[in-house]
Amino acid sequence: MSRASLEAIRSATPAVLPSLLLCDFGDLKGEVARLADAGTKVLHLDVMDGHFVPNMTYAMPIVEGLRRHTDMPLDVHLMISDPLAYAKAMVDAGADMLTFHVEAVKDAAAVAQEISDLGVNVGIALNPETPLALLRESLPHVDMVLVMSVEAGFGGQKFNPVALEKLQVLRKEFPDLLLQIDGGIDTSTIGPAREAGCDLFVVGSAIFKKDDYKAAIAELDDAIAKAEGTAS
Ligand SMILES: O=C(CO)[C@@H](O)[C@H](O)COP(=O)(O)O
Ligand SMILES: [Co+2]
Repeated sequence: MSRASLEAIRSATPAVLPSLLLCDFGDLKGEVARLADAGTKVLHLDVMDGHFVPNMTYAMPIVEGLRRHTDMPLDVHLMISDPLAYAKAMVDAGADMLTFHVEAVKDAAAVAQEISDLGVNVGIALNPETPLALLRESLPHVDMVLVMSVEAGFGGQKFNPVALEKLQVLRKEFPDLLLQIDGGIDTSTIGPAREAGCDLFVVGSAIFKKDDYKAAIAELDDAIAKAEGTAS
């Protein structure tokens, strides 16, 4: 799917993207089916290497396994020190969007262009402490900016409102840029993020800590609609 999936992602906005960090990995197929039934349009996959962040998750085999079980675009959040070393393998495994961290690389614009040349959509992520200025040069080379509202590495952390200021600045300057937020998103933080101009909302705990994913996602969608003034 890769490149073509950007339109699928855009047309799903505003969208809640479940983060599979906190799902039941003993029943991955069932989890994906439950999320699809709950109306999920895009999946967010957190790849951590135990080096760029002090946590480890999974890599290409899980992406490839998911690819065989769903047509949903796979949005892969690379929290790894050397994104270029694994970018092609991730594309081959079936990733549709590869997002790397600006803090991990020396020349973000060049990394973004190299990833884009692989025929996949590219996102660039920045942690709460990282200034927007650091990613300016790379913006012409990316399809999406991921504004972290927690320090990358773990689910279940508290939302940092500094992300809202960054979203507002980016939305004002780049009306067409796809904007994503990740970390501590729940029914109380998703509305302010939408008001700040965000398109894609990554959610871990506020879905996977609930028994009923459909109800959890519906509540998040309602909060977005309220923020837009379109709630019924
Ligand atoms: O990238 C990350 C964490 O580094 C995320 O995608 C989290 O998995 C989101 O989890 P919650 O903050 O919603 O619990
Ligand atoms: Co993430």
